[in-house]
Amino acid sequence: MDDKDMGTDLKSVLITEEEINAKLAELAAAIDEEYAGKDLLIIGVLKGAVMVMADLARALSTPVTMDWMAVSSYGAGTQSSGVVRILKDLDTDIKGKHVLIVEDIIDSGLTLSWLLSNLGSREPASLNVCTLLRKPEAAKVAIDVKWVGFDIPNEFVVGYGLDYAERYRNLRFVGTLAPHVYGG
Ligand SMILES: O=P(O)(O)OC[C@H]1O[C@H](OP(=O)(O)OP(=O)(O)O)[C@H](O)[C@@H]1O
Ligand SMILES: Nc1nc2[nH]cnc2c(=O)[nH]1
Ligand SMILES: [Mg+2]
Repeated sequence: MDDKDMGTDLKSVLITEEEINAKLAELAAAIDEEYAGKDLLIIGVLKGAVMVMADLARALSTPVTMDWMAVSSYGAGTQSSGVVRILKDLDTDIKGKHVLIVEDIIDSGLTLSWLLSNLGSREPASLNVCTLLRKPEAAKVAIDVKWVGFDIPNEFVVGYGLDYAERYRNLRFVGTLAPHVYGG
């Protein structure tokens, strides 16, 4: 799908496909520089980070291995449930490895702060975070995010991996939802 297929469910395009690609190239260059000569394991947080993982991994020159973790902190709507649980753990032991967590979005920061403490306790050689999007709420939580693509306003966004009730993940851009979709 592209922005010609916005239909009536989307209010606006916040970040275009071209802007996403340019930003990922920028982030990849910085990540390549940081991990030059090192083995890097990138960990995607399912399901939202699937698109960022796929495109960021291909933008990198550094050889990487990939693993996935699924955690849950949200219900089917737009509100945080406040509870994080592991739905799928890593397949690999990260002890002694250089690890980069890849996220689509940091909102309350709850998912990430929990992940950082969980993965940190497994004794990786290093642990960093790259997120495509960050909302203002995240600034209130003391989490160290090394690479951020875009700081965005406090609106519910969909597309490029991000869903509303599991829909819209396959949009090539990031957009905001029309209020009628979520009963607003
Ligand atoms: O900073 P927070 O307030 O914790 O929110 C961010 C998290 O919420 C979303 O995932 P979600 O749990 O909705 O699952 P999904 O990735 O499968 O869509 C998003 O992909 C982040 O992982
Ligand atoms: N789809 C989506 N998931 C989120 N999780 C936390 N914030 C958001 C958001 O704005 N959109
Ligand atoms: Mg997610």
